Amino acid sequence: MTATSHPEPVVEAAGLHRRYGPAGDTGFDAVRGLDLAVRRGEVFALLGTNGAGKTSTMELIEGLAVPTGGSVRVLGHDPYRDRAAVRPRIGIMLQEGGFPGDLTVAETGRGWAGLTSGARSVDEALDLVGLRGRRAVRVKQLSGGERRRLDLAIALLGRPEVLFLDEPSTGLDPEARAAVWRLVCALRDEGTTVVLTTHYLEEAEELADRLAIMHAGRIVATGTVAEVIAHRPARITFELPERSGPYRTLALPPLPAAEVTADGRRITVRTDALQDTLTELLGWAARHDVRLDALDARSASLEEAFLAIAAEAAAATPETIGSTR
Ligand SMILES: Nc1ncnc2c1ncn2[C@@H]1O[C@H](COP(=O)(O)OP(=O)(O)OP(=O)(O)O)[C@@H](O)[C@H]1O
Repeated sequence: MTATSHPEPVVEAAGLHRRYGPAGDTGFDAVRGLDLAVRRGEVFALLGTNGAGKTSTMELIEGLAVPTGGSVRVLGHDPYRDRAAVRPRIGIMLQEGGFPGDLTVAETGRGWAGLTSGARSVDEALDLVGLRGRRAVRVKQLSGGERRRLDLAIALLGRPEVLFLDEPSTGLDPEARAAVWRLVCALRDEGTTVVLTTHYLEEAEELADRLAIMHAGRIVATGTVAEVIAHRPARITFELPERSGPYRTLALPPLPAAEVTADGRRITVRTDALQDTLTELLGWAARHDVRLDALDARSASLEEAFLAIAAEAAAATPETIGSTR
């Protein structure tokens, strides 16, 4: 099943607001008029700087908190007021599961399975996250990465139609992260809608059908990865030969619509017209018999787009502080 075969939104937010503390100057608006639509069967990633409001937004969508303004619908229901209708159909992996440390992995799973209608077997859920071999271990004895995987197993127990993952691979080693990515793809292929937050841009690049970048409680960019990075300058890097012998008077040609910076012999060219600039540069190199060492040409990455978008958003709202981790 693909996102395009079921295009109707399963998550819809309109003008969503969340305020912490009292109205007036002493309160804090963490979510400030957010519109969002997640389609059935897609993986949607919510990105943003620290404190951008991702978790605050996820909690509203998950029905764990009530908005101070605007509306949110999950599977056609208000997730806070109609939680009895929504909860059985969604799975939530919080940043901290907070399960009692003295219970074993299997006991924790059985406890949650008992509260979940139509639950998978505990062993099946543990298998999905590679934790079956740890079923007899107490939760407090699990590593941080294993705890994240237990959080995910619990979220998967009820075969959710919509799965919410708050930073699912934080603390996982590269192998476990790759396994979680494969699992998310497999769930999507079975028709599960996945909404996740992440600080790992390669995770969003790998998994997300569409994404939104938040800053200071608002969405500042949204679309597919290709749409978000479109119109961001591509980059060409290379090293020029020493300015000696035949290259004594070497100077780069004019490169229209490109910005050139030099760090010694290392040159970086940013351009909105990658093919034209590269053609110009390679023609010049061929005519002058110049070898461009370590030549690399690539479109903007999601990371570059994210950093640029976050910097633009921060410049537009200078009162907010956000790192671009
Ligand atoms: N209970 C609270 N009371 C007051 N302010 C809060 C509370 N919870 C969060 N905030 C503030 O709301 C803003 C958004 O926080 P939130 O946790 O939603 O951001 P985030 O994008 O998930 O951040 P991170 O990437 O660091 O997890 C932050 O400035 C945070 O300090």
